[in-house]
Amino acid sequence: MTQTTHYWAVVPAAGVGKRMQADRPKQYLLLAGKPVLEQTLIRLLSANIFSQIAVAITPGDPYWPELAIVNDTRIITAPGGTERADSVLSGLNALADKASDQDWVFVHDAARPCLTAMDIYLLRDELANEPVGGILALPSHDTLKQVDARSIMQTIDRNTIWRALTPQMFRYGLLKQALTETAGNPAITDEASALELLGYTPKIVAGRPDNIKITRPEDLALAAFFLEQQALWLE
Ligand SMILES: Nc1ccn([C@@H]2O[C@H](COP(=O)(O)OP(=O)(O)OP(=O)(O)O)[C@@H](O)[C@H]2O)c(=O)n1
Ligand SMILES: C[C@](O)(CO)[C@H](O)COP(=O)(O)O
Repeated sequence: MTQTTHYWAVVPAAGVGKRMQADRPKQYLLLAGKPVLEQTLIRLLSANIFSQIAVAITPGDPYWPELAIVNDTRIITAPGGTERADSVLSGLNALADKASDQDWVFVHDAARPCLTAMDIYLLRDELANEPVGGILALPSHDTLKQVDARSIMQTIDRNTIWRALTPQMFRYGLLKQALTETAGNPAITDEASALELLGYTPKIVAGRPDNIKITRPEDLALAAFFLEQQALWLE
């Protein structure tokens, strides 16, 4: 008898947004009339594949209870951690009583509100038969330079360099093991790097270039533009 595959999501949303230089964590800045985090959760829910979404928020976060979406029964919260990886592991632990090791978990940054359901389905379908999983990523269209103290050391073959995005989709048990074993390692800035450290080779799936991460002040206007553009073809 074939086992039903369940899909779960973890949304790390416990950052402070230092680089954004705003009066509140960037996931709570308004974007097209809603907080960034709410836009992101609306996108994830719109795919209609996740049994539950665990959002890692800072303990005592005063902004979270204000979101209109907090009462959606598909959403639970988990206490965020010191680093992004800690927050993700906390989200995984919050799903421990429901998720099976072979289930898929999508980890998606709260700060990436322009994700489309199409890219969620693309990642799901491209990796459906993979034993480990993989990530959405973007190829490099510019010439790439390796630099040391503002001096060019060499030009890197751009065909071997991709920029990691999220969601990153991995088997629940494997990801939980990898993040547990690599906890505290500052080199772990995404889920794939934890799997790589354990010797696995996650897959790359080319995603949409408008799936940007809101990091610096200028990114908010760009995200608003992308949401407007997406609304035109989603109509
Ligand atoms: N301890 C942390 C750090 C980050 N994040 C989340 O991880 C995502 C990507 O991290 P990043 O863009 O670096 O967000 P911040 O850490 O908030 O940004 P900064 O480095 O500028 O402070 C964000 O949705 C952020 O909320 C998290 O859940 N827990
Ligand atoms: C996970 C990620 O968005 C992939 O590009 C990125 O590593 C997050 O990095 P940050 O420094 O925590 O924003």
